[in-house]
Amino acid sequence: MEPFLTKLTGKRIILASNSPRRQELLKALGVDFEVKVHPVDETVPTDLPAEYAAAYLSKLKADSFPVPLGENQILITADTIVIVKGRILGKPNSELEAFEMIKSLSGATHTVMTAVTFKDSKRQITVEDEARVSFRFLEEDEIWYYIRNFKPFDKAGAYGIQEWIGFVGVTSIEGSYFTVMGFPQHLVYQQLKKW
Ligand SMILES: Cc1cn([C@H]2C[C@H](O)[C@@H](COP(=O)(O)OP(=O)(O)OP(=O)(O)O)O2)c(=O)[nH]c1=O
Repeated sequence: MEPFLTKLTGKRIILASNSPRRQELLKALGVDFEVKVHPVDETVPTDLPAEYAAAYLSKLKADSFPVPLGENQILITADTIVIVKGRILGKPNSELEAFEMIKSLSGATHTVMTAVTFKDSKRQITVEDEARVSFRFLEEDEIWYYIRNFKPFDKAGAYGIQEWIGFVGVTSIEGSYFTVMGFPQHLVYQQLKKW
């Protein structure tokens, strides 16, 4: 069966993302694509308000794509950040940092923002979505169990809603589960459909 969206757009899609979740979620949409990754320094300017960070980084990933795009190609990049009490949580650099991040999410509600950028040889657009996620109070040994066993160093806010800590700790979510996982499929679908 020909992938549904490839038929609609007639374009070759390139996903510039290392994230296995994004690759999985784009595949699940029924999109035929190739993955091409390039290194990006994901530093956010200190004076940038937290709510603009995901869009800024998603655009940066598209702007720094090293190869010019052909007529028939659409590039997709994305970025996810967690915001708690006005503070941006990116990926943790150590177990201790991961512990502190999860501790700050425990017994509280935070925002997850995911931005996705679409680019072809003529235009570029960034769309974004946010979700609110609440955690119950987490015991310190639960946090350590999760960090030691799941090593969430590749995840914004040091957790995956799709992993153990999400199963046992998340009490509610307002918005798209897939936005929290890093890829708002409903927006990607709509954007590709009308491209
Ligand atoms: C909050 C949360 C984040 N994440 C992931 C999504 C993203 O992959 C990651 C945030 O880091 P990103 O910098 O957005 O993405 P990445 O470095 O993994 O991939 P790339 O830049 O190459 O596209 O955290 C989850 O998988 N589950 C969650 O619940």
